[in-house]
Amino acid sequence: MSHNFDLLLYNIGQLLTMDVGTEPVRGKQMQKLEVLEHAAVGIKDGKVTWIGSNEEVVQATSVITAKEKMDCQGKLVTPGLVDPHTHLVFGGSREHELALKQAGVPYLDILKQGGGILSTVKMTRETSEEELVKKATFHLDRMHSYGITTVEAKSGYGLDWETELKQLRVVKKLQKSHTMDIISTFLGAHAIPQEYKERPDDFLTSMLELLGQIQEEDLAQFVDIFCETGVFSIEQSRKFLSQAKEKGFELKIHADEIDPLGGAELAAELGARSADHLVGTSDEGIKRLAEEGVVACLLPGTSFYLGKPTPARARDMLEADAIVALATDFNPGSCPTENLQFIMTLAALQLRMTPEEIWYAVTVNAAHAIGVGAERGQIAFQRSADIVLWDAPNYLYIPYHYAVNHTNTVIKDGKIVYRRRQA
Ligand SMILES: N=CN[C@@H](CCC(=O)O)C(=O)O
Ligand SMILES: [Zn+2]
Repeated sequence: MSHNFDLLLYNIGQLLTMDVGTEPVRGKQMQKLEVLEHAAVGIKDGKVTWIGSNEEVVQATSVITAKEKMDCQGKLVTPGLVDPHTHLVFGGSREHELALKQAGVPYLDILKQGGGILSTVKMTRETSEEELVKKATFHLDRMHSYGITTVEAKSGYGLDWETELKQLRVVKKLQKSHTMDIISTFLGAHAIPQEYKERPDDFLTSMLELLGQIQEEDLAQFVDIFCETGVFSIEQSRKFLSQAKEKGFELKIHADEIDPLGGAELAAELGARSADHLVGTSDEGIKRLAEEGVVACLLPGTSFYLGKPTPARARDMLEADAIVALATDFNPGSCPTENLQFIMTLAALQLRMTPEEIWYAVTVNAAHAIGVGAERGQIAFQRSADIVLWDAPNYLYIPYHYAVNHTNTVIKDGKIVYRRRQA
C-alpha cells in the first residue's frame, strides 16, 4: 500500500502513542505504558493516518513518500500535552505578593485583605478586551513552546457581568485566532467582590443570571466554583453548581485546595467532570471520586508556589483507582507558570507519581478532564495530529531533567507551531 503524507516523522527512538481508545485510564492501569521503539508516524490533512516502523520507511521509500520529512534523530515523540486547568485570561500581575508570601502571609489572608484574586479582578476590569487578547496570545504561544496543544481557560477575574463576559469573549476570539485548542470555563464564582462583601448569596445569584447569556453566545462548556473557607461554602457551592447543571453545563470545582471542606464529595454527588486541587481531600472524598469517575485534577505547582507542606494524596487516589490528571493551574497569584513539564517533575518528586502515570495524567486523562478525551491526548489513527518531538532520549527524561524546556518541535493539527531555534 502506498502512502503520500503531508508530513512524515521517521527515525523516532521512542514513540508514546497513548492510544487507549476513548476511555480515561484509572489508577493501577496508569502503570502500563506502551512504548514503540524505532517508529514512524505519517500525517495527512492534519490527521494521523499511519503509525509504523522506521524499517518500513527505510525499506519502502518508493511507496512511502511525503511533502515534508522530519528525521527525529532517535528521540522521543509523544502526543501534544493537555493542560486542563488554567486561568489564562487576566490583566496585570502580582509579583509584589511574593514578598508577602516570603513573610509568611497566608494566601487566604491576602485575599481577605482585598489582595490576591481581588487585585487581579481590579486589573482585569481595567484592561481592554483587545489588550487581554494580546496578553493571552502571548501566554498561549509560550504554552505551545512547552509542548501544550490543548488547554482549558477559565474566567473569574471579572466578578461582574461586564468583565466576566469580556473574559469569556476573549477566549472565544482566541478559539478562532489561535492554533491552540481552548476549552472555556465560567468561574464567575471565583471570589466575593468588595461590592458584595456582606451579600455573598446575592453575588452568586447575579452570577447565575449570566448563564443564559453565556449559553446564547456559546461562551463556556463548564461552570466552576472556588469552594473554600472564606470564599464559597459547600452549601453555596452545591446550590450554585446544581443550578448550572440544570441549565446543561458540565461542572468543575476548585475543591479542598487549602481547607478540607468536602469539595471532592460534592463533585462526586453532582457528577462533576473534574475536581481540582484536592490537597486536603479525605479518604471518603477519594473513594467517592473514584466511584463516580470524576477526574482528580492535581495541581502540584500551586502547592509548590504556596509553600504547602503536604501535597495532594496522589498515591492514595491511584490506589483507589481514581482517574488522575495534572495541570499547571496557570494564574497570576497561586501558580504563575505555563511550564507543564515542570509540573511533571513536581508530580514525580512531590506526588510520587511514576513517569508512566505522569504521562497519562498530562495527555489522556487531562483531555478527559475537559471533555475532549475522544479527540485529544493520543497519537492514534484518524485523530488530529497533535504531536511533540522532544530533545530527549526517552519518556523518563522529561520529569527527570527539570525546569528547562525540552521541546524540539510542536505540531498542532498536522502543522508545525513551534520549532526550537537551531544554533
Ligand atoms: N484558588 C483559586 N483560584 C486559583 C488562584 C487564583 C489566584 O490566586 O489568582 C487557584 O486555582 O489556585
Ligand atoms: Zn485554579
